[in-house]
Formats: sequence, structure tokens, C-alpha cells
Amino acid sequence: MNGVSVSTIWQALEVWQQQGWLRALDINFGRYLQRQLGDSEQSLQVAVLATLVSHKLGQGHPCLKLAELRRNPDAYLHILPEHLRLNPQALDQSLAAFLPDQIFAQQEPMQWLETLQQSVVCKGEQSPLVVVEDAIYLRRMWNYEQGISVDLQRRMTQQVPITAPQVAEHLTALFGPPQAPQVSWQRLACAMAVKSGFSMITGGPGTGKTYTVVRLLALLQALHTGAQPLRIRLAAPTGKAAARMTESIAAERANLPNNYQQLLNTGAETELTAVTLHRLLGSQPGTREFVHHRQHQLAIDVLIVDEASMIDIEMMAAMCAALPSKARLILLGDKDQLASVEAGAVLGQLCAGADAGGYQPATANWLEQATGEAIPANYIATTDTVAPYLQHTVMLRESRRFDAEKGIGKLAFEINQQQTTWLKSWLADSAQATQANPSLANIALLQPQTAVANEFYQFVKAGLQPLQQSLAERPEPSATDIEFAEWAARVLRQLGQFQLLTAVREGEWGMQGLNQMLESWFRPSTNSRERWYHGRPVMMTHNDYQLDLRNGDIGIALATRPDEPLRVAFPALGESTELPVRWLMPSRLNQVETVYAMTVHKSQGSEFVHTALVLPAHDSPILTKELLYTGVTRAREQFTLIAAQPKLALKATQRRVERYGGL
Ligand SMILES: Nc1ncnc2c1ncn2[C@@H]1O[C@H](COP(=O)(O)OP(=O)(O)OP(=O)(O)O)[C@@H](O)[C@H]1O
Repeated sequence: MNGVSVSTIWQALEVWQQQGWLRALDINFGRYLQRQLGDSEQSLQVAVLATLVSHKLGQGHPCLKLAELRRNPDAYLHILPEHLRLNPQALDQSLAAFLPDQIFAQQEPMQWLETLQQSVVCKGEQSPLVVVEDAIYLRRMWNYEQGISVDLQRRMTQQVPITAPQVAEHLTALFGPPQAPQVSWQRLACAMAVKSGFSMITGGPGTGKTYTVVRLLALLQALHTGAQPLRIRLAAPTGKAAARMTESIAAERANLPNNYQQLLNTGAETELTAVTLHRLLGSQPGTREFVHHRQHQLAIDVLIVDEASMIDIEMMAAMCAALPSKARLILLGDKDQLASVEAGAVLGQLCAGADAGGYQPATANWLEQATGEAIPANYIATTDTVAPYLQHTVMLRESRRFDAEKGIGKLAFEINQQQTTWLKSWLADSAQATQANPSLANIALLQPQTAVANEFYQFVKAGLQPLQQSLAERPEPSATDIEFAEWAARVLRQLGQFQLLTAVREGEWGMQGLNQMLESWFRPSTNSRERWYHGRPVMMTHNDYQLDLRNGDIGIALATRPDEPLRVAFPALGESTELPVRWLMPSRLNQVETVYAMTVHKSQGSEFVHTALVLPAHDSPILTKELLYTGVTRAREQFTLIAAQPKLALKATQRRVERYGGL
């Protein structure tokens, strides 16, 4: 070893932990292994690596990549908290020598791999760490990845006895005939999904994922020859995504031809109400275990999961284990969105390369025969190397909601493609760009220099005005409970009309700072000190199984009659309940935060009529094209970018999220 000694590096890790830059959990894991191995330089090397593996896991990476650590220690380990990254001058100079770039400057961490591989912590089937090339995994993460790979390989090779002409006939009834030279990727997606035990349908907003899935459900039942209808379940990673899936499927189902609609009227078998994955698998409070697992699998034939970009590898592994090997798994989602905040980027990794198609001739042949569509030559693989997952993936390419040449669609497209020419000119003068091209009217750029600028205040005030109005339209005290609940439901709907999204949590333009400021602007002056006040919008920050509330669920505190306490209204749980909202006492809600502003991460799976994305005033590795794309595509009708430094949007567009993993 050369350069800084390993004990100095270990000392730096301890400093990071004291500063709160590293979780105690991470360093304790390193300490634990070191104690097992005894006092030596080698065991300290193992302890450093183990601590960093745990640290990366906390950031959502299933493994530590040594080549990345070597290439760019500061950026890769990303240990400084946001406020220090945004304001490096605030860093105590005595800490500068402990930063990753300094301590790893003359290290060759790859050489440490040998030590690690020789160590008992990597030997045997139960070892806590696993090394694969330059990647170091926690055993648990490695097992998840292996479990998922083996499971999906098996599903992909499952033989499904369905012939192309059978499929073609139904596709024509459900979608109409092929419209050459246009290619219907939706028809292709259905043909793909009925032929295989595992398939993925990826596409941006409004590309018809729901439209396709409803037809796919009908097609699956129509092709099924068993005595009983297929048992189909729908699920999504979050409560909100599940509720949206249920709603959009119910709406789209009404457009099916009658005979196909009837196939979906099978009562309990085709359960068209989507549930969260946690509920489907049966989560058990206080444990990682689910009611359903490999030894007690779900009694279903088909599982369709929406918003699959939010599935982390632990959940994916649990889902694969709980799904019978003969059951079909269909994942829907937008591969270009941010991945789950937990570890892994399952959909992004499995669908990597889907833009280019990558179909082997055999795959393309089946698809063409079953659909009558001609797959353009540029989507056929040009090499003999088979990309197995791509043989089970269809990307929907045409957005029905957004025109790629107009406003929100244009902005999302340019960011997603990492193209900066148009973006640069739009950022330089968005008003001029809209004047020259009125189809850009649903996107706007605001450049307030500080968050207290009047320009920003006026913007937010206008955005929240309809909500304030509906809060003021409280029924008279003599109104019935139902009338109060209906009013609360109207207020909740207004909450979905306008939403500020932030890239970061801390700082002037971070979620916390903005929420504090907006509270000071908009809370009623009568209770300026109370944590809870009439009109406080809140979001759950954790799952609460007792209250049946999920991380990300949104409610609002409302004062009803003068003699009643303040209560928080959340959307009702299902159609069976009488009231459109349910009321909870604030004292029962321990894990909530104010949500005038929410982070882009938390906004996944939601859409707002007018979405405003706020960028910080300084660059940060958090600003990536995935974050911008996810933020922009949360907007249904209007999008505003708020950036004191618009050029940061260009930097972000050029930066990608790196999530390493072996799927
Ligand atoms: N092939 C089609 N023919 C006619 N209309 C279609 C077709 N595909 C989609 N649509 C319509 O386009 C709109 C968007 O489709 P859909 O809601 O299925 O997209 P999505 O990908 O599920 O969107 P989201 O981003 O909300 O998940 C819907 O109104 C749908 O009915």
C-alpha cells in the first residue's frame, strides 16, 4: 500500500460519521467485521470496504464499484451533505484533509480486493460480502439479484402454447387492423406479453400503457382455455400509483368492445382494483418478511405491476419468490424515470437498450406473425449477442398526451435524449421562444434570484389561489357530515392542481426551506405558532400499516365546525366507504411533513395539473437528466421551471444517474 495509510483512511471514516456524513450503521458494520478478523492492516482494509459498501447501499446502490471509487472518489462517495455541497465555503477547513479525494488520492483500492477475496468475509455460501469483478456486494443484495435473475430467466423460457393466428385475430378486434406503414408498438406489446412468462412494457407519459394493458387483460382471458378464468392481479409500488392504476383501468375498460368487457367481468378472478405490492405480498409490521413467499405463494396466474421504475431489488426479489413459477409477470413503467429511493434500478437495468429494439430475428418473426406489424429494420439486432431481456420488452414510442414537438412533450424529449441545443436557446429566452412558437405556451421559465423575491411569491400565490379559495368555501356549521366530507374531497382535489417540486431537500430552494417559507406566507395568521393549522397540506413520510396510510399519501388539515377539533382529511380507502374522505386526528400522524413543496423523488407516480420544478442555485450531482425528466413529466397541462441559474438545467441534462448492479 502507498500514500495515506489505511488507519488514516479509517480515521477519516470515523470523522465522517461524527460529522453525520456517514450512518452509524455503516461504520458499525465495518467495525463488526474488523473485530471478527482481529487487529491487522488487512482487517482494517476490509473494514473500510465494508463500511463503504453499506454507505453505497444507503444511497441506493446494491454494490460498491471499486473502479468508480478510484476514478472519482468525491463524486462517487458523495458524502458531503447538501448544504455543504451547495456552499463549500461553509466546510470547516480542518475537515478538508478528510475528504475522499484527499484520502484516496494515492490509493489503489483495486489492490485491496485481493485482501478482501482472501478474507473469510468473502468465503463460503454465508459470507457477509460477495466480490464480483470490481464490485463488492452485501450478501443479502447479491442474493436478491441472483434470485431475480434466476427467476426471470426461468419465466422467460416458459413455453406458452399460443399460436400467432389466435393472437392476431383478437388484436384486430381489440385495436383494429395494422395501419402500415405506421407501427403499433401497443399491438406488439400485447403479442409479446401473451407469449412469455415475463415481459416489460415501457413508455413515457401518455404513450398508452393503460390503454394497452386493458386490452392485454382482455386478450389474456380470451386466449385462456382453462375451465376457470385466469386469476389476474394488478399492483403498484405505492398507494398512490395503485389508486391511479385502478382509476385509469376502470375508465379505459369502458372503451372495450362489449364481448371483451364481459371477459373482464369475472368478479374475484380478475381483480381490477390495484393494490400496493406490500399489501399483495402481505407485509408484516416490524419484519422484512411477507405472508407470501416461495413456500406460500400467491394463488394467481398473472401479475401486472405498474410504475415498475419504483420497484427496488428487495421488493422485486420478494415478488418473484411469491409468484408461482407458472404465473406470468408483466411490468409496466417508464424506464427513463428516476429509480426507487431504495437500492436498485430494476426496470432501468432490465430495459437498458430498449430504445434501439434489439430484437433477434426469431423474436421479430413471432411478433410480426402475431400482429401483422412490420418491425422496422433498425430495431432488429445487428449482432449475434442476444440481449435476453430485450426479447421480452416493448417500448411504446408515441405519446398521445404530449406531442414531442410541443411544450411539455418537447422539453421532456430533449432532456431525455440529453440534447442541449434547443434547450439552450429556450433557457436563454423562453418568452421569445414561445412568441416564435405558440405551441410552447404550456412551459415557462421563471428566474427569481432568491426565494423571497416578489416574482416567486406572486407565482406561488397564483398557483395556490384555487386551493385557498376552496379552503375558504367551508360549509356552514349546520351542514351535514357528508357535506363536510364532500368539501374536504374538493379541497383534496385542489391539492393536485398545483405542486412545487424540488431537486434537493436542504437550502433556500430545497424542500424544507420552501415549505417553511410557504407556511409563513399561507398559514392563517390566527395560529401562527401551531404545527397544525387549517389548510396544512401534509404527506406521509413512512408507511403506517395501522392507519393504512402509505409513504407518499397526501392529506390536508381542516377545521370543520367550531366545536370540533382540527382533523386531517385523506382520500377514502375504497369505493365501499360511505364518505369520500377519511378523517384522522393529527395526533395519530407522527410521520408526516408539510407538502407545499415535495422532492421529485417523492413525486414519482403522481401527476399534477401544473407542476413547477425548482432547481437549487448551485450545481449538485443530484441534478441529473433522470431527475429533470421525472419532474417535467409530472406535469399534466402546465410546467414551470424555476431556476435562479437556468444553465444548471443544461448541466443536469448532460449528467446521468449511475446505478450499478448486475441484473
Ligand atoms: N391506440 C390508441 N388509440 C386511441 N387512443 C389511445 C391509444 N392509445 C392511447 N390512447 C389514449 O391516449 C391517452 C393516454 O393513454 P394512457 O392513459 O393509456 O397512457 P399511459 O402511458 O398509461 O399514461 P400515464 O403516463 O398516465 O401512465 C388515453 O386517453 C388513451 O385512451
